[in-house]
Formats: sequence, structure tokens, C-alpha cells
Amino acid sequence: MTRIIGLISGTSVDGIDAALVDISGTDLDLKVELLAGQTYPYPAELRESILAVCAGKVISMAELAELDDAIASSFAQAAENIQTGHQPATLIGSHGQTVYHRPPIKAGGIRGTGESNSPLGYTLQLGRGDLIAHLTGITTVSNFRVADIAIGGHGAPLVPRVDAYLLSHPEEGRCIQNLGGIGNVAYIPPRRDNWLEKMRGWDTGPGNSLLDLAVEHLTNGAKTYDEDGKWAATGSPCQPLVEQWLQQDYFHLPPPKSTGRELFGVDYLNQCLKDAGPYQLSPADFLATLTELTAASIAHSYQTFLPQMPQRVFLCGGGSRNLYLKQRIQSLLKTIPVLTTHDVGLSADFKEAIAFAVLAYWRQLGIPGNLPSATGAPHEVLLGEIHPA
Ligand SMILES: Nc1ncnc2c1ncn2[C@@H]1O[C@H](COP(=O)(O)OP(=O)(O)OP(=O)(O)O)[C@@H](O)[C@H]1O
Ligand SMILES: CC(=O)N[C@H]1[C@@H]2OC[C@@H](O2)[C@@H](O)[C@@H]1O[C@H](C)C(=O)O
Repeated sequence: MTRIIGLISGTSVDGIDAALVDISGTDLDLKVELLAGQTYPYPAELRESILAVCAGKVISMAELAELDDAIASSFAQAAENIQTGHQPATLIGSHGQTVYHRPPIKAGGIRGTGESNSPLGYTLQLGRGDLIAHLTGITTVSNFRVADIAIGGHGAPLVPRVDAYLLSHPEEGRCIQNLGGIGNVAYIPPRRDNWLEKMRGWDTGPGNSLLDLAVEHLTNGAKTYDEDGKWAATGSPCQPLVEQWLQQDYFHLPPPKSTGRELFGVDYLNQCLKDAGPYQLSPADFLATLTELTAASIAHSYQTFLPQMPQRVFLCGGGSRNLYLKQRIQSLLKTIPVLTTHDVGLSADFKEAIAFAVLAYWRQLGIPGNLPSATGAPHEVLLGEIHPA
């Protein structure tokens, strides 16, 4: 048994999710016990700097170094805090903070910004692992995405392989749908024959990113998200707009595919606001329409790209707390029950942090972490760089 800390700040940039776990086994015998899970919000100024860079703000190399280290220091602090009252961990798996993600040309081609002739994708997670190791005195694995990108993959999503070993079922086909800033799915067929090869995974598109940006816009920054989806629930979706938005190229691109705030960010929201102009929607109707786009993009992608529909869907990530979004996904998936991973014993809030603890553990054991059918990489590869304490 190994005690490990998993750390991630996702595309919502709401703060650092930290999980302290005990891990044993390696694949089908993999067991994870969550000892502690916490979200540590970023200091407001740091969050603003990160969001500005994600939205394309130009900064100097010196400012980049400063931001990298400020994020690493916050991650190290989160690692210290999560161990309080527990025996210390011997390893940290730190995803860091994505500030830029560009999918590879061959495997997808739809890029938000920064066109380049390079066939390889490009991804940048700040919060360097060497500083986290230095500050905590704990060996840290970081930079998980680059090895998959280097062989032509998307470097994302990486959680599906962990989902496979923690959430597969002998007879049931399952979709594990993460609703973070961006949404992503892992489809796990029943655990027989070549089930791992038959798995699928991709980024479905917006999770909470457009909703959060809209709430911030509609409240002049007073609120950052629609708690439990209560505001959207008082409105009605504008169906013609949803149909129009669903025509967008990304939703029709076959997986493997990945995306980020470069596409589903501020510019995208501004276009949505422009498109909505003629309909004169109330704020609640506008939010309900964005929620419907999010739900419909997920349901349509299952219907279009899965070899068969799952028997059950398990939501995770912050958006699984948005009851209106959950209800809309359920309604569009009709008779397929929509639950949360919490219902089968895995924290819906800390699953991603747990996953990066598992990926660090696999890295140390020399076990590959990517799932080629989800990232589009030609083969499995070891993920992450090890920074000894
Ligand atoms: N009670 C709630 N009601 C509605 N939405 C919520 C609630 N709690 C959290 N959220 C949403 O969840 C978001 C955070 O989710 P999460 O931490 O899973 O995202 P992330 O990890 O940053 O993103 P990603 O998975 O794309 O990397 C918040 O920005 C908010 O939109
Ligand atoms: C580049 C990047 O940070 N991608 C994130 C993002 O947030 C959700 C989705 O887009 C997913 O592809 C990925 O994160 C999770 C942790 C993953 O790799 O599985």
C-alpha cells in the first residue's frame, strides 16, 4: 500500500483539488481509499492572472516563470494541508494548471487559437513539479500529458484508463461523464473479451465553462457559477438556438478529440450572446439554453460516436452538483439511468485528483497511463516526469 497525494486544478480554475489516498493493486485489483479530499481556492489575484493568460493575455518570460512558481507554491501548500492529521504521503501526482492546449492536427484539427504547422499538439500545465518536490520534500510526478502528445496523441483525456480499473462492471456498459470546465467521457464496455481495447473516451465539449462565464457576465462578476442550476431551472431553453449551436464543427468531429477554454471560452460565449440577441431571452432563458447545449452535446455525442449506448451513466466533477443540468442530461438520455460516481462509492468531487495520484503511482511502477483509444496516441506510454525530493 502506498500513500499518495493527487493534485489538480482543472479548466474551471476554481481552485486546487487535493486528494490523500492509499493505493494498492495495479489494474483489476487496483484499490483506492480516499483518506481526505479538499478544494483549496486560489488567491483571487492568482486566479485572475491564470484566467487572463488562458484568455490570451500576453506576458513576458519572467512573468511566466513567476506564475509557474506561484502555482507550484499553491499546489505545495495544498499538499501540506491535505496531510494534516494523517501519516505523511510518499509521493505526489500533480497535474498542475492547464493554461494552453492545442490538439494535434492529424487526430483532430479543430483548434481554438494559435494555428501552427506542427503536426503535434501542444499542451502547457503550470506549477512545476520540481518546485513542489523541493517545497514539500516529497517526490513529485508532474507533466503527465507531454509523453502522449510527443507520440501524436491529444494528451487528453487521461482519466479514462483510471476509470476503467475503478469503475468497470462485469456485465454493464457504463459512461463516466466528467462535468468540469470542459466535459469528457469514458465509455467502459462490460468487462469481457478485449474490453479495454473497446473502451472509448473524448472531450464532449463545454461542461461548466460557458455557464460559469455567462453567470459572471450576467451578474457583473458578483457570482461565478449557477449554484445547483437553480437560476437556469427558472428559465426555458430556446430550442432553435440550441439546434444552431449544435451545428458547430467540434460536436461533429469524430473522437479521439480534445478541447479547452481556447475554444469554449470568452470568445465563444460572446458569440452565443450575439446569436441570442434577436430572441431577446431573459438571463434565466439564456442560462437554460446554454445548459441545454451542454446536455445535448453530451447526449448527441453518445448517440453518434459510441458503438452502443451504455446501460448506466455516472456523472462526476463540479457540474454533477448542477441539478438542472443533471435533469436535462437524464431527460435527453431517456431510459438510461443517470447517477453520480458517488453512487458507486467513488467521490464525484475528487475523482480527477484521485486519478492523478493513481497515474503517479503507475509511473513509479513503470505502468503506462494513457488509453490510446481515448487520446489517439498510437500506443501506450509512461506518463509523467519524476522529480525526486
Ligand atoms: N453546487 C453546484 N452547482 C452548480 N455547479 C457547481 C456546483 N458546485 C460546483 N459547480 C461547478 O463545477 C465547477 C468546478 O468543477 P470541477 O472542479 O470539476 O472542474 P475542473 O476540474 O476545474 O474542470 P476540468 O474537469 O475541465 O478540468 C465550478 O466552476 C462550477 O461551475
Ligand atoms: C488539457 C487539459 O487540461 N484537459 C482537461 C480538460 O478538463 C476536462 C477535459 O478537458 C480533459 O480532457 C482534461 O482533464 C482530465 C483530467 C483528463 O485528462 O482526463
